[in-house]
Amino acid sequence: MAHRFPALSPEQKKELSEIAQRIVANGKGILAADESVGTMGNRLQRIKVENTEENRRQFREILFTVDNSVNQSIGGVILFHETLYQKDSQGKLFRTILKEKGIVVGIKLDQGAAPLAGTNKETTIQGLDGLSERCAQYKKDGADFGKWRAVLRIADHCPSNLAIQENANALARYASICQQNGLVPIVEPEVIPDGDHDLEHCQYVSEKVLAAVYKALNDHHVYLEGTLLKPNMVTAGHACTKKYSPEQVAMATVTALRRTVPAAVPGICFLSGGMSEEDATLNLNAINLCPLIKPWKLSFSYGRALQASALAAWSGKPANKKATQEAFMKRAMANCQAAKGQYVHTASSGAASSQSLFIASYTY
Ligand SMILES: O=P(O)(O)OC[C@H]1O[C@](O)(COP(=O)(O)O)[C@@H](O)[C@@H]1O
Repeated sequence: MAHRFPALSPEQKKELSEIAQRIVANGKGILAADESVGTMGNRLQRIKVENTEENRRQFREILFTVDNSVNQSIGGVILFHETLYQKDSQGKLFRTILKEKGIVVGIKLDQGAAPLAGTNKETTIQGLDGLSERCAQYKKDGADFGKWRAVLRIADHCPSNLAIQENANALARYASICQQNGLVPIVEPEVIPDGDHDLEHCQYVSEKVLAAVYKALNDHHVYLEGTLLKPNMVTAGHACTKKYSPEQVAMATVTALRRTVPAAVPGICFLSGGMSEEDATLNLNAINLCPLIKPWKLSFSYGRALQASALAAWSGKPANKKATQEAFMKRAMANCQAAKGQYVHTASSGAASSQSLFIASYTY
């Protein structure tokens, strides 16, 4: 039966699919600089810098004013509400600086987790009320894509069917509202790496979660060509004693994605989930070299794995601007190569980039 109530016009579809494709063109990925105030506080605490609006602004100014050639590896930047309206020290809006580099501006739209009563500490994500109005305003203010992170955990009786269905439905409702307002939705169902489960169990759970998400997106008439997926890579739990190679992670990840993510989705941009910077790059590279047919662009949308070395280099001191930008650029370029399966690990990759960035129960 023909679809009698089209959700989007051909023009709207064209705009959405063009935005999505631009973000992941030629090995480009996303800088996730959308840490909420609390999350940014954790990052700044590690380098002993106070979590003030001015310090958050200063660090982000350094990232966004990096050399224009960053646009070869970064196609989009996700901002937090505060950052969308912040300016550099010359008074220029960050969003203008990014757009002038040809980078697509995105905005975090979820508003934090709320407990699902009667479950083993599972959550759903808030932010659907008033979302359409917020999206319309953000579109006017220069954003072209949105992000919504749902959190699923692996434990006793987790993720429950309730958590899977509830989060899938919220992601689909969010995606539909984004598209109605001209924003490409980044759909992020993160299975967090807490636990001692093995790779196979993470694959099983990731498949269940992704299958539910794509069923919900279909139910909500979401136009898949105008979306991007931001999933976890399939990895063993952080406390698992068995270690797996990047090739094993890649095979499990691509297998799970092939079983659940339609080919119409233009790009899959992984989150880094507490992996070290170097592991996040090596795993992405192995994913792109995995000998299975992969109908989507496979790229990155990293927060910690793009910023950890840069934050350490900065340490809150303006004099460290150059070193900070170099550290950020190095990771951006490495991940761009990995998104094309062309990354070569060298001894100069640095000790800092091999440090785990894991934070327990990353569910703020
Ligand atoms: O907890 P918050 O503030 O929503 O932030 C979650 C962070 O997780 C991400 O979704 C993924 O980040 P990582 O790559 O560090 O796992 C980021 O976009 C975001 O900054």
